[in-house]
Amino acid sequence: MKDFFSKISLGKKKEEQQNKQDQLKDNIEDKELYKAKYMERKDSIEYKEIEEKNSSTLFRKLKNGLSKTRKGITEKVDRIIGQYQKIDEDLYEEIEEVLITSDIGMDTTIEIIDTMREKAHQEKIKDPQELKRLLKEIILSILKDENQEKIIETPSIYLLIGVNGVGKTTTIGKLAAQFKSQGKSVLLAAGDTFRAAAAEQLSIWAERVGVDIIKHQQGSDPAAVIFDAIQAAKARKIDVLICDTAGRLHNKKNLMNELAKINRIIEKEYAQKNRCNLLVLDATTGQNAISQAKLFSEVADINGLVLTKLDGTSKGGVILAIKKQLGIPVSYVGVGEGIDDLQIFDATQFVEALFE
Ligand SMILES: Nc1nc2c(ncn2[C@@H]2O[C@H](COP(=O)(O)OP(=O)(O)OP(=O)(O)O)[C@@H](O)[C@H]2O)c(=O)[nH]1
Repeated sequence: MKDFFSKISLGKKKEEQQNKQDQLKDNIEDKELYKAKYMERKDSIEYKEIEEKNSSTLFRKLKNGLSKTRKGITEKVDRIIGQYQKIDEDLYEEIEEVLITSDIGMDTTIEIIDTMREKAHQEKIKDPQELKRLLKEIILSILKDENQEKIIETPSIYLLIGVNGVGKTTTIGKLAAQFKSQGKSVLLAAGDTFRAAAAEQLSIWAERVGVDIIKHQQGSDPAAVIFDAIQAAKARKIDVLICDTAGRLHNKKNLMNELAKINRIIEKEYAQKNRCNLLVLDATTGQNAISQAKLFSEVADINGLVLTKLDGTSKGGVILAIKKQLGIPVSYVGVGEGIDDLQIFDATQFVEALFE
């Protein structure tokens, strides 16, 4: 009898193992199939239709996410312009006030208004409604970044930097989901060993997205986590490794040392790989985000910014101040808490969504 039950349990185990192997095989086949389909169909009408549908969904999400900022900037400017029959200094002053109160910042606002005045003069514009078109053009020229268009390949290693609470963990989860949906293999590294719940939160995201995570105990050396994660990424031939870091700005020297050590390890262990340091900033913190960006760029090379929680603020104009004052390209914008609410920043789409 005992023999009979142990045979059944052995059979079950075998079946479970087989199922797991089949599942793994399916995943690999799915991924390969996806890649093949993606490459094959890139020029087909069907593929283009799917792409169009996706981009209109993305645009709608962006537009929804920017609705507070649109109310705070464009709709206010619209109302003001509607009250004027001709362009005069009072009109410029009123527009200036709107821009300043939406966190675009004094210097950037003055520059925008000066350019607007100059362009209106050059183009001999008389109709106040035309100023809206000029504002749109000027904002686009500030946000457009030639460097950004040159980024064609996905970096193999991302280091996410930023203070606690700005949305780093969520951004890592969203990024992982995006890369995974493109058929890339992803690994996460819990480099924030300082805060107790950081690795736990990241593990929840890893599970949600269905990717692996490398983590150590709280208080351990973050550089050691990154080292182990790189070794695992090499062994498993991972396409994208995304690393979290602790954002202790109050201790600038420690932060600088920690990031420098992590950088040394990446340079040594992952030298041939394409890398990207992303600074995550919370748009709802307005001018505070700018001071954070200034401080972080003193301690690390920042390749791009992620501006989160744009959906939660009417002061999304801070994106202009950041771009103008820091010159660092905005790589991604967060327009919601959902897994697919992180978008690659596209200046033209952003401005269209703001002015539509
Ligand atoms: N509305 C909105 N909420 C966001 C966005 N990005 C992140 N959040 C929320 O912001 C909060 C903080 O996000 P986390 O990812 O935990 O922030 P963190 O920087 O990792 O912070 P710590 O984990 O405390 O270090 C969470 O409630 C997120 O859901 C966004 O784009 N829009």
